[in-house]
Amino acid sequence: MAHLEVQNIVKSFRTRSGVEFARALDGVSFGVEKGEIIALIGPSGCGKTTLLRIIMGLETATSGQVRVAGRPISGCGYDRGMVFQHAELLPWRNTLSNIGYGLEMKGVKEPELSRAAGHYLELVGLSHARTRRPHQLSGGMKQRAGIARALAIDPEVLLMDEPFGALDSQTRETLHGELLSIHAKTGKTIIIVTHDLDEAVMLADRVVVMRKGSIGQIIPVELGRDRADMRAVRTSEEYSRKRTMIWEALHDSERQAA
Ligand SMILES: Nc1ncnc2c1ncn2[C@@H]1O[C@H](COP(=O)(O)OP(=O)(O)OP(=O)(O)O)[C@@H](O)[C@H]1O
Repeated sequence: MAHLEVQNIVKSFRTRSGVEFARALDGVSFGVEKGEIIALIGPSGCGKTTLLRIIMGLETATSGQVRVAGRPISGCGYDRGMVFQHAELLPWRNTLSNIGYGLEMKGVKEPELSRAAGHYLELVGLSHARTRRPHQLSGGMKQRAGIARALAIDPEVLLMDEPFGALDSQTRETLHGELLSIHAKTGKTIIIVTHDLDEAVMLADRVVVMRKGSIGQIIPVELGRDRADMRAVRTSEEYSRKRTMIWEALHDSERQAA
């Protein structure tokens, strides 16, 4: 059994009287191995965020099941951490204390709290911004803090909903490199929702291309895990081959949706 199992997930949004007005997911199944990075890509409205929120436990599936390390989930849990498009840091807390927020919720006390938060602060390269408030951080720094906050609870699975979507392309590329290096250090299992083809190919071991409410194709990216030389990766044959395949799968999904 895979580390994360998504089993036949159906999600209908209903009115209070029970009438279905939107079927966001129509029987989605896939497994993610421990330490794997999966990119979820697909046309707008195909159900990516809904699926991620169900895996996180923020949304309940109409039917189907999600299992992490063999255990069925029920609601949110510390086995899963989430990074949002906007880091949603608490404005009155400094960077260290924002990163420590989940640990505090988990019941971790001082001095372990500051030690662990400090470790993740360093991991994402924010030691110099330890005492700054969110309004004193750039967009990229806020996302780094959001990633550190999610990692600090030491989840089995890291879920990322367009984490770099609001950043300029240069910052985005820098953070791709940083995420790859964090992954090399922590070996976390990651699912990342993205609209960006290059992001999907650069980061993922497999790209799940969704079509409306279901999975269209799952495309493996055989670039190995050492992608530190991003220029070499981008100019490789495998990169351009897989980019084209995903582009075609996306266009199929869009045609089907239309
Ligand atoms: N709370 C909700 N109530 C009703 N319908 C919803 C709700 N959330 C999502 N939907 C519907 O479910 C479908 C999937 O939405 P979702 O946000 O998961 O798509 P997405 O693929 O993440 O889209 P995008 O790429 O634009 O962010 C859409 O038709 C959307 O309108």
